[in-house]
Amino acid sequence: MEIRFTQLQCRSSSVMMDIEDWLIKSHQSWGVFSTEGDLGALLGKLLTQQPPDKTWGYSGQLSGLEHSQVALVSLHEQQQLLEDILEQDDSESLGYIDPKTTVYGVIFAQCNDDALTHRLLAQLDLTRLSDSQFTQLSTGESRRVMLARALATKVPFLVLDEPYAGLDVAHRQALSQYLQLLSQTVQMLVVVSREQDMPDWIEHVALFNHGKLDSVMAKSEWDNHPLITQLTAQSGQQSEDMLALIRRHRHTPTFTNPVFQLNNGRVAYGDKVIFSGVNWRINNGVHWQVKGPNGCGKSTLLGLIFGDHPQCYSNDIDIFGKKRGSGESIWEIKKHIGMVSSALHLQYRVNCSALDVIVSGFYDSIGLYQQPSKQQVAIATEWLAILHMSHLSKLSFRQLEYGQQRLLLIARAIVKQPTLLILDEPYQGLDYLGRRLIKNALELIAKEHLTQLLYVSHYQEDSLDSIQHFIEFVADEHQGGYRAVVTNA
Ligand SMILES: Nc1ncnc2c1ncn2[C@@H]1O[C@H](COP(=O)(O)OP(=O)(O)OP(=O)(O)O)[C@@H](O)[C@H]1O
Repeated sequence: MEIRFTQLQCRSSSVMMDIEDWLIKSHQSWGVFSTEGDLGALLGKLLTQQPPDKTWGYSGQLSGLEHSQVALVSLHEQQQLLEDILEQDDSESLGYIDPKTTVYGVIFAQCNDDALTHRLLAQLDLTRLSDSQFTQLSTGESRRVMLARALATKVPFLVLDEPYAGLDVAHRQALSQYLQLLSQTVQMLVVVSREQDMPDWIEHVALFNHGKLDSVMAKSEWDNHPLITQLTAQSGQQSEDMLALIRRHRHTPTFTNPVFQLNNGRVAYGDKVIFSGVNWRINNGVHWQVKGPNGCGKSTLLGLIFGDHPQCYSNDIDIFGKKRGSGESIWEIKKHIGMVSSALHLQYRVNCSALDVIVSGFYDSIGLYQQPSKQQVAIATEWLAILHMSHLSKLSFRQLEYGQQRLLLIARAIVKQPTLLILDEPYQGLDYLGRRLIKNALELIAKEHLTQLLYVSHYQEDSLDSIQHFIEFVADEHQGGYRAVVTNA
């Protein structure tokens, strides 16, 4: 497919894209790097949705495009599919698993081809999850299903918006090799916000700066491009502002040791053991990173702390000086915890305004149901300004792009200055500048002990200097599932 964009301006309610002239020749695959703004979402809409609806539109010329021949993989699509399944799926109440909502079913629905479905399951390391419910998968597992699902459509053109997000190191490498092979038969636009995610095999790169197509270049030219160095300085000041705001309203309570303790922790679903024999003690003021491959149980472990995992009560847990199951309320625990995760992002399916999302952090609620104080609104307003989102204040959460929603959820988690801040792959969906801003701010927060961090990320470059304690899941050959190894740097 040969696509030409001429004098094209595209906008959704919260993002703009501006392209003077861009030619994607037939059989060419491109890497797209965007410094700021969810360009992947807009490109995805432009190339796959016809006609524009009230949520987005464009002017200018777009020639050569056949919408029906393009498929999109994005975090937004993933969220949408999960929401659709959760809304329609009544299998739990009926007491059986709907075959359409298993991993196999979700892929098969796109092609009605058993052989192709099995081939894709094998190629994307999903065979052992074939009968699992799509809604129960871990972040990295769901990501691979979304790719298989797009490939099952057998279209000749794919838009892959952040295809590596949520994947562990081994799956990132495997995917890169897989896409390289695939590029011989399928045209791709691979949108990334991390320099290192730009695939080696890509020959052409389009660089967007603040929503505008800045330049197109050969991959070799991109490797030495000065823009990244220039941008790095920009996010530093914003992070300092964020820190100043947190310092001004500091009021974090402290608890006696241990803040959290898990003895001989075990989580299993039927005879499938996720982890067992896990002993973990979190003392006051100590920041931790949780490590391990996709599906090893990182989010599950953090769910035991946050209190929303159903197996909290079958485990021996002390938290904030109380034993779980001793009559404490879940809200008493949540009061001291700020949480960002894909699961929370999925739960946040309400239509409140951007400002109210941040305010809801004071009440630990999904949506806002109480009259906030003037001070709470003032603090949330300052947060919006630091995130450069003041102009979106009244826009509904659901009208925002995935990355903008994620920034709000991060602010929501920090705004009440919790004792524990749980950040489970917080950067998912953030653009380059957004990620730098949050990472710098977290580094400063951790250094000054303004709150205590529990942190998950699959990228080495995301490591925070202030985190020197690690709990890492490794495969347990004897018991099955995973066991945990605790190390101090
Ligand atoms: N209700 C359930 N029934 C069966 N398996 C489940 C259920 N809920 C979760 N799982 C499985 O538990 C495992 C651990 O999931 P978890 O989300 O904790 O992994 P993770 O380490 O956070 O992975 P990732 O790095 O991909 O985010 C996954 O293999 C997931 O498929």
